[in-house]
Amino acid sequence: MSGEAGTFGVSDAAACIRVPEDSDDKYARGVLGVVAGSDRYPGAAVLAVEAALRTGLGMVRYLGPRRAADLVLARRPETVTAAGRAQAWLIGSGLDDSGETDPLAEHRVSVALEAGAPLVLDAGALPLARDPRARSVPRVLTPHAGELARLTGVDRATVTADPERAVRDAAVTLDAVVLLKGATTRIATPDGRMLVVAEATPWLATAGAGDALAGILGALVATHARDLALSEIARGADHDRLAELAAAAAIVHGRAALRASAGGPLTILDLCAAVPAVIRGLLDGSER
Ligand SMILES: NC(=O)C1=CN([C@@H]2O[C@H](COP(=O)(O)OP(=O)(O)OC[C@H]3O[C@@H](n4cnc5c(N)ncnc54)[C@H](OP(=O)(O)O)[C@@H]3O)[C@@H](O)[C@H]2O)[C@@H](O)CC1
Ligand SMILES: Nc1ncnc2c1ncn2[C@@H]1O[C@H](COP(=O)(O)OP(=O)(O)O)[C@@H](O)[C@H]1O
Repeated sequence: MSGEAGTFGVSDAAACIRVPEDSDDKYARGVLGVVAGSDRYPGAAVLAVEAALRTGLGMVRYLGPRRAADLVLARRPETVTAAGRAQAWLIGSGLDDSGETDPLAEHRVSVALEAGAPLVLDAGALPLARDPRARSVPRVLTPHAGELARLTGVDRATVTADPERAVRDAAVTLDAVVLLKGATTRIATPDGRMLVVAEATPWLATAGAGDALAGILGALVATHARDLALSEIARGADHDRLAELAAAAAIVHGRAALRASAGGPLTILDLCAAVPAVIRGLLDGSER
């Protein structure tokens, strides 16, 4: 891991893990609301929720269509599918991108957008970065190169030719923290800070890897939501903190992939299963 000044490493990632205290209950630890999955992509909901729970947080509140919710519950019965409050919301992984309108899906997105909590916007929710309801809260976007190109109106080749510039420009234009996925993950803030994570494995280039990253990041944001000031004055500090959480998520994700791969193929549920050991390793110093 190297940032612009080479200052963000595994010990910084460890500092992004909030260890529960005796005084905590599940709400104090942080609830992540997840609006993800659709009849078209139900598996993305399962992967995002699984990754969030493996990262450690008080609760996941999942809002989605019946089939996706049933699959999430079958995999993770600890998920709560009733409406209610959350300390952060992840929106977008596996939302239907067919262009058909679904009033129920739109309602679920509105609930999350209007909650006034920090947002992780992924996949189908990336265009919501321009929605006035999202502009008033700290938010982090997690596009891959194709998504960043669509979002900013440039072609994909332009993004891949100079990804650092593309992600920097997007962060400024969208006034959001932007994490650009790829073999190297780059995170930019609107104030020009750049963090770079390059320690995953090409075995990670497999469907659902991004959904897991979104879940890991969502959990880190939810467990740190109370550190975010959510005010105009503290905007720069919130962006810095979100960028650090995003870099930590990329480290946890990449290292979990390396463990799951061990030099061979991996599935995303294997990656998720490796996340707790990575986090334990960050906390006890054995993950270097
Ligand atoms: N388990 C789940 O539920 C999963 C759900 N997922 C969810 O799916 C959603 C969409 O995410 P995404 O990244 O795939 O979408 P996107 O950027 O629009 O890319 C489409 C581009 O790919 C191209 N393309 C397609 N096939 C190709 C081929 N064989 N060979 C080469 N190119 C090919 C295609 O090109 P075209 O066919 O149009 O020429 C187009 O340009 C998102 O919500 C995500 O969360 C995923 O995370 C996976 C696991
Ligand atoms: N060649 C690679 N080497 C390392 N990591 C990769 C590579 N290709 C993709 N990744 C990582 O895998 C994930 C892919 O995310 P994404 O493209 O959104 O996949 P999906 O939409 O299938 O979930 C990202 O975290 C990205 O950084």
